[in-house]
Amino acid sequence: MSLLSSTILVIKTHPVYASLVAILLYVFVKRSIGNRQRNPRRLPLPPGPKGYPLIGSLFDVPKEKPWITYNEWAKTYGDMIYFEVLGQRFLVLDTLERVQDLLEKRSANYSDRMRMPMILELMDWNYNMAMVPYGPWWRRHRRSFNEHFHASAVWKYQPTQAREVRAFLQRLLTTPDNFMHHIRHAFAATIMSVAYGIRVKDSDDPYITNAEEALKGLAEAGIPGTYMVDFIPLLKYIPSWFPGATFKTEAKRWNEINKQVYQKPFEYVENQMKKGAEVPCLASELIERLPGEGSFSWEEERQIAQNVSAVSYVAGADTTVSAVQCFFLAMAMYPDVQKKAQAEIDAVIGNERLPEFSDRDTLPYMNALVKESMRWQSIIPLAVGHMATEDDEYNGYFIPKGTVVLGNGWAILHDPTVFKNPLEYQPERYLTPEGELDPNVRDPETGQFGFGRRMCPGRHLADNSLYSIVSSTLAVYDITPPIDDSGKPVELKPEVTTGLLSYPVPFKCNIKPRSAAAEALIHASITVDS
Ligand code: HEM
Repeated sequence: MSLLSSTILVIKTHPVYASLVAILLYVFVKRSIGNRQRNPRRLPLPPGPKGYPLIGSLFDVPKEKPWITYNEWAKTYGDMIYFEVLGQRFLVLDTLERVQDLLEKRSANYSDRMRMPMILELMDWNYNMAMVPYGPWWRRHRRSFNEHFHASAVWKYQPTQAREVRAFLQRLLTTPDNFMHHIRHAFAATIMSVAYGIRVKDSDDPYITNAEEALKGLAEAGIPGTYMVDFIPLLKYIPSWFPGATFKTEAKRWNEINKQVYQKPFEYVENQMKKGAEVPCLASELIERLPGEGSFSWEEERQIAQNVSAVSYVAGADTTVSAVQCFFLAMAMYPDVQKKAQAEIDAVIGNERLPEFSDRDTLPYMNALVKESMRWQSIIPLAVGHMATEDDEYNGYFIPKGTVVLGNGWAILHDPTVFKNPLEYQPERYLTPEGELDPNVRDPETGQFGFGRRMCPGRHLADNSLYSIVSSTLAVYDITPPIDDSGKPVELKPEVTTGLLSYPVPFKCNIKPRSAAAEALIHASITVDS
């Protein structure tokens, strides 16, 4: 039987598949006609791989570390690369100039998000404003979030950050080999305390386990192309028993976990407050400001308060973890950098106390090291896609509405014309010959935290966290590569994982107190309420 006749047979006997084929064809034809009508000047689309009808560049799009491949493609197509996958349009911007022109100067048009029915409608990630479409609902979340995390608001979290860093130093002393886990725990504990005033358990804490499980689901489903339903939204209506519809069962499980993540801790704070207990945290501040329970806006405002509290965890915990893991890797690979940073701490602070937030301005090398830890391995290398709300024309090209624009943050922070030897970890690149921070060097904030109106609103908290953990760790610990069987240091390599978020591939290193005095300082630094 020929391919054509067997296809016809399948279509005849499986009406659902027939409908799918029909829908795909309808979408394809409608979009082609629409494009022509909306592009009267017949401007070309930006260059990029051509792909095939219907499926587009499905087979060209890299599954592994796409940011590197896009950067390679830029050598052929230029710094704007356009392609389609199953009807979804993508535009990758590979330089800061393009990102600024579109995502920043034209941010009114480039601040929407791709509709991903799997995540938003089936898995219930609607509470995460990072995924919410651009519009009044997103704006209300963003305003509320900013109020608690803008540059001059985050000082109020410093005591919590310092407390969790000290607990982290303690854990390193007891089980240094578990440092990857301790880093993750330190951030989970900090954010749960900031958001809900909850002190989590050292291990198997149900709040953390749920959130981590939910984030696993997001990492899997968050990559466009993983689930067909994102390209054919009507698929969300097929029943879960239907052959091939396992995504419905998976989505249901993640949906239930997600509800636990955003409802449970918030309800805990509400209940504590009803009992008259004080729970100083973000959620209680938001609850206190809610209108009366009988008022018409109460339900919506409560929803926003619940979402904003939860998003600080789901968007904030994992990201900073990756930056700190990169820092440990860098220290084990670059001993001279580590020694210089420690020498600065010893000279400025001495060795009888840990660095404080108030010391920060007196530690230029440490600040340079924090910046380099942010830049060296990108954490969200392609940020989160910004979708064009309307058709646009730029530089002689037509950019159709619905195009998902990806700013290649990795390329921006590894541009060899801006960062010499970009793959090397060199804090010196941010310093003047006199050893002061050089304001003319591109700040890794540009590229690492996304762009325009969607730029990460948690970046000030992240920056404080990173400074606190990095400076305190270096004050009391030496980080060195592991030793192999023949007694030689193992050569470490900066390997990272792929995905929306990128982490260093798990690695080992030796972590030892710098001296007996440093060990005593670690013990002494634990405060009474820790
Ligand atoms: C090193 C740590 C962090 C990195 C690298 C990072 C990076 C990013 C990036 C790339 C985006 C997408 C921006 C865009 O769409 O252009 C983003 C969004 C976001 N981040 Fe962060 N982030 C970090 C830490 C945090 C923290 C600690 C919080 C919360 C306390 C947070 C909260 C958010 C939120 C709420 C959004 C969604 C913004 C929106 O869509 O309007 N992030 N972040």
